[in-house]
Amino acid sequence: MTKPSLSPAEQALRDAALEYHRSPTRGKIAVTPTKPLANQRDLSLAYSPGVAYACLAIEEDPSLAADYTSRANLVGVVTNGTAVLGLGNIGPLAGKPVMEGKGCLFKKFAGVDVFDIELAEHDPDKLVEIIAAMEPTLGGINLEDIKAPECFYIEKKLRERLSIPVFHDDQHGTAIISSAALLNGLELVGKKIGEVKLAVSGAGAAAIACLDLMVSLGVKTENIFVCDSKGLIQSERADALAGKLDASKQRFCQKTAGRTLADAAKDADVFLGCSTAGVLTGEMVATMARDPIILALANPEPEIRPEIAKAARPDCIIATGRSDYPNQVNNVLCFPYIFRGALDCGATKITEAMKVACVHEIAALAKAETSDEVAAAYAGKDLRFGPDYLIPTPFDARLILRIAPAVARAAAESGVATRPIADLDAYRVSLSQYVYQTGMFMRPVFVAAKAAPARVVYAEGEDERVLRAVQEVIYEGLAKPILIGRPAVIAMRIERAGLRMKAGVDFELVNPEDDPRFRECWEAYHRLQARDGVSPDAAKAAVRRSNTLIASLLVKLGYADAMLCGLVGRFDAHFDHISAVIGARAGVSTMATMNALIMDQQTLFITDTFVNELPSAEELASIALMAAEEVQRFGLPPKVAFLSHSMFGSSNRPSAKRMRAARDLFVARAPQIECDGEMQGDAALSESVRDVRLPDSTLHGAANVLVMPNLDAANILFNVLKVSSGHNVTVGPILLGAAAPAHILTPQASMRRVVNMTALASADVAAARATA
Ligand SMILES: NC(=O)C1=CN([C@@H]2O[C@H](COP(=O)(O)OP(=O)(O)OC[C@H]3O[C@@H](n4cnc5c(N)ncnc54)[C@H](OP(=O)(O)O)[C@@H]3O)[C@@H](O)[C@H]2O)C=CC1
Ligand SMILES: CC(=O)C(=O)O
Ligand SMILES: [Mg+2]
Repeated sequence: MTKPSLSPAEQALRDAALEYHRSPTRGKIAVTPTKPLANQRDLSLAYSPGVAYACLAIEEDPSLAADYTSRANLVGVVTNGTAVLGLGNIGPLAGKPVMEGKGCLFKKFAGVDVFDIELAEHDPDKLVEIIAAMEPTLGGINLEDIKAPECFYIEKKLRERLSIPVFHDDQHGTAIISSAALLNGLELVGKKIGEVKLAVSGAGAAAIACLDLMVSLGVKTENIFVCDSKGLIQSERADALAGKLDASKQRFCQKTAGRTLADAAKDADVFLGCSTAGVLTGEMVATMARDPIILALANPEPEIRPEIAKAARPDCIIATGRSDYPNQVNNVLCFPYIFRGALDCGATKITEAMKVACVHEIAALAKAETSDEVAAAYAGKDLRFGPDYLIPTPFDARLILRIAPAVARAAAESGVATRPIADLDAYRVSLSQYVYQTGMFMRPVFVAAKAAPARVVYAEGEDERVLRAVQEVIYEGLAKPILIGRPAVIAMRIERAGLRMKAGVDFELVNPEDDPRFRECWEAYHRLQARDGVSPDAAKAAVRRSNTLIASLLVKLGYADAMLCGLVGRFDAHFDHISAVIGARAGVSTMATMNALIMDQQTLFITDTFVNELPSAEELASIALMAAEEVQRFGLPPKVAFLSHSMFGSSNRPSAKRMRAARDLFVARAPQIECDGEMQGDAALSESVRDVRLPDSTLHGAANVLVMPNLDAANILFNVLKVSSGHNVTVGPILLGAAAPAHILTPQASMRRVVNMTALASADVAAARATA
């Protein structure tokens, strides 16, 4: 391949890409053990002699390999490097970065483990033998970048021989996504699938599979005109006359006077390109029918750049395989999730029904409201169903939630699921672990909230994150939302975000500039603050100025059950209003905050992250008690550790004594809750570390509530862990001890955090009612 000269932007991309691949570790993927291997005992379980029991169990019942090995979650991404992207036959070694990349995407988007397997073999029969011999290793096979027509034969033979899913992604993944884009595009331009004319460039793996699927969805074969590297495939071409056309091309061979792509493009409604860079020209696009749909999918450089197509025909809708233009038609929208669904139900094949289920889920998702994660990942782009948003974006977290269950259901209906999923709703919930990570953790809270949705008022009702969250809160039935904000602004932002909810129907709207309860609110605030020097005029002004104050007063006056604020401004300012109006609940001397951090291996609750600078032993004990109660809301047994630089009396500094005293007070007040202290951080998380100093510790296993000696320590620990753990999935800050649920979020809070905190507030109301 001749090396094209690179523009400065392309050079910068090349440098960044090479650096990305080289450092800090070489390549993009590694193998990580999932079991501890820390001592002799572990060794004897993991390897000889213990491992023999797993072997014998599988020998007796091979299906147990799904339980005793990682096979059921392991896919082989297999190539021989003959059609790598649009780079062509660059060989298996040069193709390895693509295969490692697929591995990353499988893992990142769907939790599927991958071995990338690059084979130096061209002979189709030998390839079949080699790949088939790997069946014991793998739970599924994703064939990748193997050129046509050999790929059709290889896939067919493997499907016949193997009892695990075999899926040539360039064929079927591409076919699924481009069919979804086609269906949605036709809907937008108001054309019928049975009537449209297709001009196609490419008759390889991707193009042929796209056409086969499109035909099964209603496109008429006689309306399809396909070009390969030799021009239009037609009956008078030498290879056609000599009977040398491969069966895949023969299916689309036309009797026509046309000879070139330009001929095919004339009056075509749709262009499909799965070939190579730049073959479709602006002149050809100009001759297409009204509102042409152009799917130019060659990677990394499409058959035509969108700006050229748009210049020729402003009415066109164009999609490419690239992430730097709208409408990225890329098989990443499908392959992680179709395998997730197939693996989870033990599918022996991927059937047509499973593929069609994917097409419909993907097409439907583009028409659902956009989620916050998507909006954030594509900030500033209008992601509403339309010419520039034909299909969902790869970062749409809902892809897995929709596609995998649809695939599992279709597998069961096709009779290929060896472990059919009985409860698809529960399965859908379990899938959220791959996306939100908080999904499973928040589950009990969501269940409690849904059972008795409370009236939750949002101080920052105009914030787009709040609006998106509220749309989901309504959809999930987690609360009855009350938004504070100017009606015109809220209406405009709802429209802009492409949401469907309506004021007065789905949520209550409180206009801070004109609410009939204004007088009642400022009078109440004046009554509460009269002894703190607040005059009636000052009370009026304060209520006008602060939506957090209005939210607090609505809760206080019984117009709402709970409140959320804090997406803008300083924590302390919000806290002062909540303290003044809602205050601490009876028997609580000081309110406090706790943050939850959800990591791969454990969930930690850290307190007090925002309120008390240097709590006394008494205060620490009461904070710990409130924290432990709240942790139970998540269905977790609290295990409390009082942290210090000191280890069970090893230091007599005041801070060590304070934590020791706090632990004693806590034990006296809540003897039923596991706790210990004062101890260092490692001892809190590791029983073996703790055992060395105190074998009869009253704490077992890892602590999950870390009570820190002061605000700095708590806040610093939380933020350091948040970043260093590589996951910033957090819930909180959770305000403990208020007379009614009131939470102060931080300006960094995502829409998902707002949803979670809404559910928590609602669940807190339900819990308070149950104990009242
Ligand atoms: N966006 C996406 O998600 C995906 C994009 N693709 C892209 O599709 C393209 C094809 O991939 P794949 O099908 O796997 O590869 P194949 O090698 O199987 O097929 C390539 C096809 O392109 C044809 N071709 C080559 N040059 C021309 C030309 N100048 N004019 C017309 N046709 C031409 C070949 O013709 P001939 O038969 O005569 O050799 C062949 O039919 C690649 O660019 C790839 O990156 C693929 C998968 C997914
Ligand atoms: C995306 C892909 O698989 C390809 O271009 O080959
Ligand atoms: Mg590919």
